[in-house]
Amino acid sequence: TRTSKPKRILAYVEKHAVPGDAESVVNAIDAYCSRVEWAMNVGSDKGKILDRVVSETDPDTVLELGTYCGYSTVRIGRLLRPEARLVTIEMNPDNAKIAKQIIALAGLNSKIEMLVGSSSDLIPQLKKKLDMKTLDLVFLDHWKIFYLPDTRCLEETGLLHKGTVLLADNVVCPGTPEYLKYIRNSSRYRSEYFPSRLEYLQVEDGLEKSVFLG
Ligand SMILES: O=C(NCCCCCn1ccnc1)c1cc(-c2ccc(F)cc2)cc(O)c1O
Ligand SMILES: [Mg+2]
Repeated sequence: TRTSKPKRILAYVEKHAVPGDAESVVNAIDAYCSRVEWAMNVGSDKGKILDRVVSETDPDTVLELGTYCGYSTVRIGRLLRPEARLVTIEMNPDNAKIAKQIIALAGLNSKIEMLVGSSSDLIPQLKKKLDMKTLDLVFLDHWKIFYLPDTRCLEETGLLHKGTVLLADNVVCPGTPEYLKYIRNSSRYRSEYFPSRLEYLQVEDGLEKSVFLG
């Protein structure tokens, strides 16, 4: 089929958002996915919790795992200071292409770098590739079974510092049992669960916020 869901989302955003206005891009995607077709964006209910965590953390460096169409990338990027940097990793090159256009339309190119590939391959390279000292905030929203191995990799590559915030989407639906078991039982993290709803639906979901204690 010629179009894909991400392409239809991009077309709707191009038609209804105001170029350079990140808020209007977020609202356009939510309007489309709540009225026309569901998509796995973090959405507005969990998005408000994400906004609060980003604002409270006020990060200089952010890593997002799982870009998809760039909804949460834009949602986070719109709250960052001009000198802050967000690196987002997407596995699917077609989605990455769409996300790049949505991020550009939001006017956030200067703060956001997209890497296309496997998180387990790219995370070890972050330190040197992007002169990433350490990460202030990590948003986990990619394959749910990768949350734990990638968190272990972040620990081992020295990308986490005392106070780094990990925020994980979908810890209830689809669920991330191994990640939750590890992070809630580890003395190296202080975790807190924020109950919410699965994007655009009345199904329970939530975000787990974990602060690395060093
Ligand atoms: O699978 C999800 N995301 C990962 C997508 C692939 C990431 C690829 N990648 C990127 C970087 N490295 C790997 C996801 C799924 C759902 C969901 C919920 C209910 C349901 F019935 C069906 C689906 C809701 C979400 O909010 C999600 O995030
Ligand atoms: Mg998600």
